[in-house]
Amino acid sequence: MSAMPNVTTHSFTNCSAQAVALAERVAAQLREAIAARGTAVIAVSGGSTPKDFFARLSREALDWAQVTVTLVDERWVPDTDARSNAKLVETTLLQNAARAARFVPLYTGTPTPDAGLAEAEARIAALPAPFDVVVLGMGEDGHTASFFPGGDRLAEALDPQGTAKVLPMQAPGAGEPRITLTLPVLLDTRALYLLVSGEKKRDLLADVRLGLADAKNYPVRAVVKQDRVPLAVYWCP
Ligand SMILES: O=C1O[C@H](COP(=O)(O)O)[C@@H](O)[C@H](O)[C@H]1O
Repeated sequence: MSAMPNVTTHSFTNCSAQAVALAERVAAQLREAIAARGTAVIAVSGGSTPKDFFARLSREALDWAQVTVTLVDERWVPDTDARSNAKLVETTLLQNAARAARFVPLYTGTPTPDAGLAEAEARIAALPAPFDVVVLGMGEDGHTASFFPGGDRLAEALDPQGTAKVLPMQAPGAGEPRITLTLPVLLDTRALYLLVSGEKKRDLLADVRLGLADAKNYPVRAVVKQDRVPLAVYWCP
């Protein structure tokens, strides 16, 4: 991937090494946050990619009782559902030493994200800002968080001046209805990571960074082409 001033890329020859390196980096930042302010807040992605990273991070020695974990987005399903991002976090990250952390989910149990929006917004508004760490993922369609191509509220979610912290999202490629933190909230962080694997995602990111025409429709562009906070991409094959 080519160089852009706001983006650094860390490439690894295998995904275990990627998970270890990111877990060590994030743990150090959580420790620094606790030392400086007494608490730390981290927002993480779901999907399949972060599993190994979560497992490694859960074993890091730090004062997890002072850490709040939340999600960058959620599929609107109960946390017993295999597709639930909360379920992933609960079963992989909130284990071992990290069992002591506080978890703030986005799913509220209402039938729709619209019905749960006020509660989810209140939960995020109650967290300290800026976040200490945000770890994003990315789909092969160029979505990040639940910023999906063709999303019904995509423009609103990506509006740098938008005031909503959380928005519902529906899109053809999203499966179930979603809820997502908005771009201004995700960029209001001391450290921002994009955890990705595979050649297709690497090539997609390269297209975004080169500004190729097709890449204009990839929502991940909003976190790559911004100058609010440096982005560190962690990539493995
Ligand atoms: O649906 C989602 O997908 C993305 C990417 O997931 P992956 O399985 O390709 O790693 C994820 O970042 C997001 O949190 C999730 O809701």
